[in-house]
Amino acid sequence: MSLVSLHDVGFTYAYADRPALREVTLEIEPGLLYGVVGANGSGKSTLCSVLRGVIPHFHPGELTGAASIHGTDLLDWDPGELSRSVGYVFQNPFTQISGIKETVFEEIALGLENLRTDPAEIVERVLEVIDRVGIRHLMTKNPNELSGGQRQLVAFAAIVAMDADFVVIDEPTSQLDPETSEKVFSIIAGLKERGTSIVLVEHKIDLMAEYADRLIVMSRGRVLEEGPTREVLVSPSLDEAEVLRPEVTDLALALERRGDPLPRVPITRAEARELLAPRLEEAPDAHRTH
Ligand SMILES: Nc1ncnc2c1ncn2[C@@H]1O[C@H](COP(=O)(O)OP(=O)(O)OP(=O)(O)O)[C@@H](O)[C@H]1O
Repeated sequence: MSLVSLHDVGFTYAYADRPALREVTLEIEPGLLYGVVGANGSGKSTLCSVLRGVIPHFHPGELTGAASIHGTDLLDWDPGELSRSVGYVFQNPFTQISGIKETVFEEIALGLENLRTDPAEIVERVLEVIDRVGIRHLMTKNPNELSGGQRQLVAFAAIVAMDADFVVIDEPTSQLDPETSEKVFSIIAGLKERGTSIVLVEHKIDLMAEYADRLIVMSRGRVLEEGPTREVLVSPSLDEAEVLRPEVTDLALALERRGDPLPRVPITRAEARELLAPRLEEAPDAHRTH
């Protein structure tokens, strides 16, 4: 059974003059990492809110079509129950911190406390996640005194600590440097390996290319395409959605148009290096002898 099933779903926020989502039909299958890409305002966060079940429970508006999570209609879910089974990282670093806890440690423990996890287990899990995310130095700091990027890491750690089987993560790295972004992605990949299903909104297309199994392309509230990452990255729907491809993919497509294609179109740098290596070896170095 699909984890989430959406059929012809539309959503219009209260007082908005047009829908934020239109005619969205989508199946989210368990055990995969789905990347959501699209321009600003294309509906990615709204889709996340539907997938997580906070629409229509917490955001007023009109939901149309049929949406079910774990086989139960969205409208029949008790919001509390749903938040226990779906973890979520908000993109806004200033709202994703509860504001009620005095230390980073307590902030990360908050979700587990709400789940009434045994206190000894909370300590063990929070410490383990703090080390995995690399924020031990922040442990006793006040969350309200952190930088945007540090808050983002703390919110991410709180989700990882909850160990939900389905996680929706909305722009976890927007304020992080490349190295820390890479680390967050490798932790997300680790969650997937442990069986967590993940929907991830992210603008860093190179990281999406490397880690996502499937991509969902959004434009003006619609899902233009959903499919395996490799297929979607060469599809015209990305142009229509105004989403940039990885540079290596763009270059390979340009070579193809010139009639000089690589054996296949790379989507990561590592793959591009591998595909280009034979050409570089063959390249005449005669110019050096002159
Ligand atoms: N709480 C809200 N009330 C009214 N309209 C909203 C609300 N949140 C989003 N919208 C509108 O819904 C549309 C989709 O917004 P959404 O935040 O889902 O897009 P997004 O793709 O996540 O954008 P971004 O990349 O900028 O985060 C936009 O037109 C936005 O203005």
